[in-house]
Amino acid sequence: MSNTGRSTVPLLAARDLVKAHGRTEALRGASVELRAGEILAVTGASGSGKSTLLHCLAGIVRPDTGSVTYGGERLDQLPEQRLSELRRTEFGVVFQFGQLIPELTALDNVALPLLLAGARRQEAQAKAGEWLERFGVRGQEELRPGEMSGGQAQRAALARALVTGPKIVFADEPTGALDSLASEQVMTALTHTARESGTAVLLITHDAQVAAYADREVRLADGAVTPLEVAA
Ligand SMILES: Nc1ncnc2c1ncn2[C@@H]1O[C@H](COP(=O)(O)OP(=O)(O)OP(=O)(O)O)[C@@H](O)[C@H]1O
Repeated sequence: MSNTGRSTVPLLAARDLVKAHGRTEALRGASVELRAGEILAVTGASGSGKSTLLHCLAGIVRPDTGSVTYGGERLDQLPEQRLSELRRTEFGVVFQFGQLIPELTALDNVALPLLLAGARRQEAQAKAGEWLERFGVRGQEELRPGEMSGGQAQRAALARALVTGPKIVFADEPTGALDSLASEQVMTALTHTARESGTAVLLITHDAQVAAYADREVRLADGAVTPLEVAA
């Protein structure tokens, strides 16, 4: 491990994760660590278990065996209520197709996590506007996701993932549906903002150009992390 001055105590650590979907063993003993503020790319072939790993790390799915530790808490053993509180307050997620709510404007989509956290409408909308601006989605606040380009919608989805000031953003192929220019804009916005706010990012991608934005890369093959893991 290199001595970069960054804390070496992992913020999130998975050990020996095993997870089957029916008869398919998606994870077969995967271990990975994410440090505070670090941008980690998880790469691997289609079907190697990347999304399943992300779901286990984000507390969306429980592993069959193995452990996931976040800030001293065993995520895999937490009651559902505490897990959903953590997901709401400390984690942000963004998927390949953004998953913005189609009926809401960009502004209301980004304001939503703040409203769920108890913010007043006016305050939530003002903050959402600032975050859309940070992600270069200017003048499109009142558009619905279907009226935006794929890149704009993804940047709005990133603003929504980051607006609550999470410790970790989980991004599953966030550029998977974009052309290379939009992809570059999304990755620049994500990595710039994450570095600025000290947010760690777990980034799943099959694209080497996207993985190059990360501080470090690990590769999944057949449900396990290969020894490629070295500090950048
Ligand atoms: N809900 C599910 N039900 C059944 N099998 C599943 C389910 N989710 C994943 N799998 C299987 O588990 C294995 C790992 O899937 P996973 O989506 O984690 O891989 P991945 O590396 O993210 O793939 P991709 O890059 O294609 O998205 C695959 O064989 C997949 O078909």
